Amino acid sequence: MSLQFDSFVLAASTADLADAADPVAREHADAIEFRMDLADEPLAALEDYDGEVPILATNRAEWEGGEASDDGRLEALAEATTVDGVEAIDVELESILADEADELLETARDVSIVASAHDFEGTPPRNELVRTLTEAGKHADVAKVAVTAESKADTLALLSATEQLTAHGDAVATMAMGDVGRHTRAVAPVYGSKIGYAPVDPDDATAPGQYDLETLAGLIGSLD
Ligand SMILES: O=C1C[C@@](O)(C(=O)O)C[C@@H](O)[C@@H]1O
Repeated sequence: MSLQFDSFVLAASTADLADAADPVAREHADAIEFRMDLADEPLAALEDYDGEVPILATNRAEWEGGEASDDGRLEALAEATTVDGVEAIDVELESILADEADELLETARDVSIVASAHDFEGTPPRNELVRTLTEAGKHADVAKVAVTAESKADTLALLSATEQLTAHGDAVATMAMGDVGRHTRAVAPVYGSKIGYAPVDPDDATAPGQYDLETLAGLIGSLD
């Protein structure tokens, strides 16, 4: 089965699949983003998973803000796609463009693909955001960029790019990390962003500036 992104998907981000059974996740999460790179025995945890909420598996590389070394990283992700509950995977656009993910993408034909690019330093100009999202969309079901907004203008560039791609019919997911762009997590879905990420417990954030799941669900719900 593959996770569909034709409407907004709120993902509970976690290194611990036990979070899927948490009442807040049960109420609000459409998916669990399992951060394999932050987990101790990710493949064993996936094998044991018997929850009903579909999993979006991420094995974030060290060079993209995660904790997975490149040794066996994409192979572990490929293995994750053979587990029943895994319905989508996140693959770094850079790995795809370097032709390192060809085998993974071949193995992962039955699950949805999110191609992602992160900027922990700042926000590229609007035209570059559009270019990156367009490129990512050629290789995936959802094109994702997470940037670090340093100004309100940065957040507007991100939202504007989100709107443009969405109006064009592309599925994109966008968010600004950090404090300045925090509100984009609530607002980007209004402009078409298809995925939101939030930890069940605010202390377990997987990126700077995340709201906890209950708060983000409430904010997004109130803007519906
Ligand atoms: O890429 C993303 C988005 C994210 O970085 C965020 O800003 O919410 C959180 C990560 O867990 C996820 O893989």
